[in-house]
Amino acid sequence: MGATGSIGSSTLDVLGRHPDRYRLYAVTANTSVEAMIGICTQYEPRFAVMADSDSASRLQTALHGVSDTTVYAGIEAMVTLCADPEVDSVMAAIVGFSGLRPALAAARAGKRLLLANKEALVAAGAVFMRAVRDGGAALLPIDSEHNAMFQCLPADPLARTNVQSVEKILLTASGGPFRGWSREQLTSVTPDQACAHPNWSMGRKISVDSATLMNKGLELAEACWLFDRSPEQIEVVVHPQSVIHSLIRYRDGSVLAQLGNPDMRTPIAYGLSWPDRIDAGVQSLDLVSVGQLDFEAPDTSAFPCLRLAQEAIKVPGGMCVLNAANEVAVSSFLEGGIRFTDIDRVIEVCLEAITADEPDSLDAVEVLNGRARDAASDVVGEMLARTDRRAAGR
Ligand SMILES: NC(=O)C1=CN([C@@H]2O[C@H](COP(=O)(O)OP(=O)(O)OC[C@H]3O[C@@H](n4cnc5c(N)ncnc54)[C@H](OP(=O)(O)O)[C@@H]3O)[C@@H](O)[C@H]2O)C=CC1
Ligand SMILES: CC(=O)[C@@H](O)[C@H](O)COP(=O)(O)O
Ligand SMILES: [Mn+2]
Repeated sequence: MGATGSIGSSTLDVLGRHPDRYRLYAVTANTSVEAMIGICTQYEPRFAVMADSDSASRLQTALHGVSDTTVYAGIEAMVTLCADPEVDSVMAAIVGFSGLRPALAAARAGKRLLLANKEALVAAGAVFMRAVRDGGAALLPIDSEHNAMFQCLPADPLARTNVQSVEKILLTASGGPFRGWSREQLTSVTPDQACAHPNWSMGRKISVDSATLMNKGLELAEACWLFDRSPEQIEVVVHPQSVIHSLIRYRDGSVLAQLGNPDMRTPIAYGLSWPDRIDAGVQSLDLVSVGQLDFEAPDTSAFPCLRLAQEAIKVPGGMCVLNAANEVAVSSFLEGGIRFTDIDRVIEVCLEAITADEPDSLDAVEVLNGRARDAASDVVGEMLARTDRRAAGR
């Protein structure tokens, strides 16, 4: 799912290195028809799905006589393919809440679920984890930090969630492109500056999340759900080199870390091959050329999004609201609408305005997501109208 994106491309790269081991059954995208023509021609999957029917018919026409791939349209087709009995593993790499239903379908169908799409787990929390349990799915974190935690925690599932032996999970953060900047400096940053991550090449939405530190807020919730921890058991540490991908501090004083060059093909290959390990095409880590590993505390005054997540995680439905408001705010920022420093303001207003019960079904999650998106769109609209009035001198 999300084959044309950054995680999608890295996944295809790893698969392409092991044609003897993996067969690509289906690929999906939103509207990137050109990229899908290339993928279908090169990998010949049985099925391809585009989010809308116009993109799907353009893809099917382009593939005529070139590839035997059958093309479908719409989220329902993605959901169906995620549960297809022919499928062993699903890479959930659609960005944002839109990826929730396909990921849940894979969980309910008991697949090996490779989870990159953190927003799905953060928004649906208990509903998502129940689907994994009831479906008997193997949930493997692809997000680099959670993949590192998974690698450093005990292999036995019961021991992994046992709080007796683990004192703290240390969640590393690069600090993003604006680490060390003041709030004042942040007011005028552009989308391209925000997307220029110092270490990782990623899609634009997650890149902005890294720049605001919201990515760490989402990852905090993600770690709580994946490893059955409370937020207090997880500490965020800024590590600008992104060489250590996270650490587990055990009660006996041992700290285990997973290190590697910042390349998502490592966690992707691990997720695909676990419990084996396969070649991922990643350059070996050369510690001498890295030279130095630094650490510092996160600056939640200049970057309030992490603090907002730490608060929202304690409120019923809070992370669903926070995630929805963040998606709306980031999308406006990327389109040249609100300012970078307005992103956390939109989220804060929505968190204050919306009270809810913890959603206990997919329907309830979707309703709460919709309410929060509507509220965030209103706040963004008011901000843009105020900016227009100021520009017009009124
Ligand atoms: N990139 C990274 O290194 C990391 C990413 N992640 C997570 O992985 C997920 C994907 O990130 P990334 O690959 O960077 O994102 P990209 O923006 O690069 O790719 C997103 C993919 O999702 C598809 N898509 C977007 N909207 C929809 C929709 N409404 N319906 C169906 N498909 C859709 C896009 O298709 P199209 O091309 O047609 O728009 C594209 O294939 C995110 O949740 C992110 O947080 C986690 C850790 C690291
Ligand atoms: C590659 C990956 O997992 C991203 O989520 C990455 O962690 C972003 O980096 P920061 O959020 O730490 O800047
Ligand atoms: Mn991450």
